Amino acid sequence: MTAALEISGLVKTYQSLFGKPRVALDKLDMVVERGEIHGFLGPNGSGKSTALKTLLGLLRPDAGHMSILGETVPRALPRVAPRVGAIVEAPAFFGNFSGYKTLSILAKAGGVPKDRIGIVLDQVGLASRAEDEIKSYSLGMRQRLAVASALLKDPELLILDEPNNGLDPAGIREMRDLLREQAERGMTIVISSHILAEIQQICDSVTIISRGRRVGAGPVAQVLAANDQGTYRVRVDNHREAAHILSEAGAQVTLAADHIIVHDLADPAWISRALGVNDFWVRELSPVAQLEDAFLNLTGGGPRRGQLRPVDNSEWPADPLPVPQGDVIEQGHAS
Ligand SMILES: Nc1ncnc2c1ncn2[C@@H]1O[C@H](COP(=O)(O)OP(=O)(O)OP(=O)(O)O)[C@@H](O)[C@H]1O
Repeated sequence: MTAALEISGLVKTYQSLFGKPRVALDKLDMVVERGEIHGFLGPNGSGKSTALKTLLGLLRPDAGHMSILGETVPRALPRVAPRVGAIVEAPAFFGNFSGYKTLSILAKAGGVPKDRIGIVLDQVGLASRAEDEIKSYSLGMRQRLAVASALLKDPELLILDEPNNGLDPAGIREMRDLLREQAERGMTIVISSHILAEIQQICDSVTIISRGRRVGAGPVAQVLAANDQGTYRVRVDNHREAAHILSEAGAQVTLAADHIIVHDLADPAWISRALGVNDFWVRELSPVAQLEDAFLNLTGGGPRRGQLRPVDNSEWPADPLPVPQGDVIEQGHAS
């Protein structure tokens, strides 16, 4: 069977009247197999929206080949569009219309049977607010309404640009469940997102781009393994002082709320030894394979040696640990 989505050698340059032309896509390649949830990742300005808009016929490419569900686009877009649901830019809704009315108008325009409206409202958890005016909706509810509009056609391929924007943690979990349910029914889903931990949880595979080019792709586990950064989570009593000791000894250390992350280490036994000689007992020492590390590694925005940075949503320590002076322990030496 053909891939759900295939892009090869895609080039898009934005022309400018005054400045220099801007190359947004520089021979981009991307493949999404059917039935996958696929994460489309890249730093700000790397070309994700441009790629999705070009794929959906909203921008004209300069070169390259694209196909959706086995059909070459943009030529076959009129035929393939009814099988694709997409939100590429936050849709503007009329605040005075209800969610139900909005979806009815969209359903009518798209020739979608009316009974789909109730189904998608249920799926996105908006059934109880369907008759309320959209201006009373939170940002997260508007986001869910947008997803509902993309689901109206019961598409084979769903493309969502930043679907978790504006959602609180409960909303993110609901969105995750919703997308998983759709994928289990056989829908292929492409999500562009900056929330890497979320992508790591939900996606089967990823494409990572930087400056308009693919820099990494494949099943999530494979991308993680290929970019293993020798990162370990350490739990000890008095982790702040322990972090000092490891930092003084030359390790790259990040202090989180209740644990320490040590980066770029060849042999984790070094941690136990360094802490053991200072009478610290390690309660947990586990490898951390983070998509964030792979992402930063591949897109060139990784942490610099000796630099401390916060992880997860933890805050900067009140009095940041000193950056180790001199050379940080090299991978091969820290053993
Ligand atoms: N209409 C435009 N005219 C000129 N340059 C543009 C235009 N739209 C985007 N660009 C430029 O093209 C490049 C890619 O932008 P794009 O919006 O596709 O990136 P992105 O990965 O979607 O970014 P973000 O994550 O911030 O949404 C950027 O350098 C951007 O400044």
